[in-house]
Amino acid sequence: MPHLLRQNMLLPNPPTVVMHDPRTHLRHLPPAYSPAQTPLSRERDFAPQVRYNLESPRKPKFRPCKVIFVGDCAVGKTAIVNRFCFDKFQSNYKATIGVDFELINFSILGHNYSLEMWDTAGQERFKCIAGAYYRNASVIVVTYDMSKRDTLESAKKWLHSALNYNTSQKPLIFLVGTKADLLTKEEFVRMERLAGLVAAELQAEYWSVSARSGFKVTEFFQRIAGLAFEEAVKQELKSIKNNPKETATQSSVKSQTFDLRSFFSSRFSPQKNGCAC
Ligand SMILES: Nc1nc2c(ncn2[C@@H]2O[C@H](COP(=O)(O)OP(=O)(O)OP(=O)(O)O)[C@@H](O)[C@H]2O)c(=O)[nH]1
Repeated sequence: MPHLLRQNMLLPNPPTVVMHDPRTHLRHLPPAYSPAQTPLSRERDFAPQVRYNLESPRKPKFRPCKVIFVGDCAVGKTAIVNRFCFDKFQSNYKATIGVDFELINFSILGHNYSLEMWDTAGQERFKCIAGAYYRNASVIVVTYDMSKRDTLESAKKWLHSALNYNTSQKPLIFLVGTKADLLTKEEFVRMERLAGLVAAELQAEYWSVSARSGFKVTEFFQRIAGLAFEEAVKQELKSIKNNPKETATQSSVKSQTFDLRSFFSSRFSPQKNGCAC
């Protein structure tokens, strides 16, 4: 997959880099799903001070942005990550054991920027270890299944648990409805209306997507990357203002390299088929 790097902790693949992939090469802030409704940014493009800062000769290095996907089991968290990262869709349900992890490299306004995607398990039996991978999230994606209304009702609970581990910073929050392909037009409109109310309550930006058809998946990930990048630049500007001697290089952090797969496999026996939550 061009310009995308799969971060498999046991068997890392060598990165393949192709410049100017339109999916990961961003020059403008991608628009919100519903620009009239988003609480995250009313700007139509990157803020002028962000562009100005990036034009300076100093090349800031940004730490990878941690994005966590939470939501009931089998709502389609893994499916949307796989659709974007590998352009593939699997109709067989295979429960996530603990957590899966992918790293995606973007080029935004000429700067490298990565999203760490933490696709967490929705099954009840993994909840006790949630804190291990919810912490320090810059973006929380609360996912629900548009064809199952009860999964929308759980959204508040999932966000609450994720925020409990992220009290020191204010993450960007998205509410995402999946499996849009399973609904009739009328059902789709009805569900979006309901979900819009929940999103407003959660202070989240709302998106409807389908991993099966690919509907709005690319636009959604581009939006996450664009907004998170802008936030990272603003944070950097703030820290330079507060602490002029500190350089961007000092504040950059290398991506995490601990072996999550063996951590989980040593604690949980894999349960492959069927949703046990
Ligand atoms: N029709 C349709 N099915 C989907 C879509 N996305 C996911 N599915 C199916 O829904 C099931 C669950 O998808 P997953 O992505 O594994 O769900 P998950 O939220 O990661 O589940 P956990 O790992 O248990 O938390 C699978 O059978 C997928 O094929 C979609 O957009 N459309």
